[in-house]
Amino acid sequence: MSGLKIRGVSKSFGDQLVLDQVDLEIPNGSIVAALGPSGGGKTTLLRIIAGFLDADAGSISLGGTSLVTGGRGIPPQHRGIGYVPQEGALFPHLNVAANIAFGVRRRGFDVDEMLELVDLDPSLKRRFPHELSGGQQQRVALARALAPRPSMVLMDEPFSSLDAGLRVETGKAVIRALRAADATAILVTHDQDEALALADQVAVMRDGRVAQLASPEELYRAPVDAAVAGFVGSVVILPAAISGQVASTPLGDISIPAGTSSGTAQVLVRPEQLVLGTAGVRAIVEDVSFFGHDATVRLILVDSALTVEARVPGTDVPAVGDAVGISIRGTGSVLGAAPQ
Ligand SMILES: Nc1ncnc2c1ncn2[C@@H]1O[C@H](COP(=O)(O)OP(=O)(O)OP(=O)(O)O)[C@@H](O)[C@H]1O
Repeated sequence: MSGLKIRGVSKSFGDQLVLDQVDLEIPNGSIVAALGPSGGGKTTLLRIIAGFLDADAGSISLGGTSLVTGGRGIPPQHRGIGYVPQEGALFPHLNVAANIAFGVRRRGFDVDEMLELVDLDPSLKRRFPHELSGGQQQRVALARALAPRPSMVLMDEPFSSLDAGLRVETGKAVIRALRAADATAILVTHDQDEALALADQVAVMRDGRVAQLASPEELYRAPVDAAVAGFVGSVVILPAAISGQVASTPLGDISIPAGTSSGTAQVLVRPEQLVLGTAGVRAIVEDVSFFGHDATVRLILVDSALTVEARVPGTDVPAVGDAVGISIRGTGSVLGAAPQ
């Protein structure tokens, strides 16, 4: 383990509390995505870990070495941390090879090896940053961050300036390079798909705190509350009466994990769990958004007048005004219940 340990880190700017006693532990070699709304404190936390900013309180250690105690810490250059900012990270007057080798004093350092690590052709090494695509620039920035063999890499929305196709491709190449280097990493992102697809764990940051830290599957399946659920996809939230492992809802009985106390609660399922057919709870189709591969369907339940959203395959889309039956596949999760 002994990766990154953050304990009680707080930071205010003037009277604005931006980080409120943040605790976070990241095991060695693990990649964590920090996801959350704008202004949630993600960049501030990254800058404190890197040493560009002092905290007001708290401690941080990396690989057992203390970086910050009582808010203050050792200088950035002694932390063994690589930083990849949003864009414009490369020195424009240096070519790719010089950018990557900048600050590396190791003998036998091989630029070609670094380029291969980030999946770039070594023939690019004499080019200048303006002669590279955005995705290539970000990979060079990562190669430069990895070149001094840091114990940790911090990336602040490194793919946000790239278009959607390039973003996925670059993201995968970057993750492969981080894994090959066995680096522990934090990836700050606004993009839920990026967070779920690339990271081992996702930390949802909200109001200066980590609202939830969980694997992508766990976060999607069992978010701690409705707001966290909404960060990672569309939701169907149903009023429910809980008894044992069954939640009675306007969409019928839904299985839930064991250990939830009986009584009233809110149960969450995802739109793709609603199956439309002839059987099940009666509903009328109110609206359809067709996306080709799939479609979202807004329905009003006949008996309860509740509105819900279903996601159906693009080959099987009902029409507005159709009467359908809804059944649920899979299990639900109870909001606010401790994850199993
Ligand atoms: N140097 C600073 N001086 C004053 N306020 C700051 C400073 N840096 C950040 N803030 C404020 O702290 C809050 C958190 O900013 P931060 O950049 O950490 O959020 P974020 O979650 O990274 O947001 P985004 O997703 O938009 O990048 C914001 O309200 C911001 O205006």
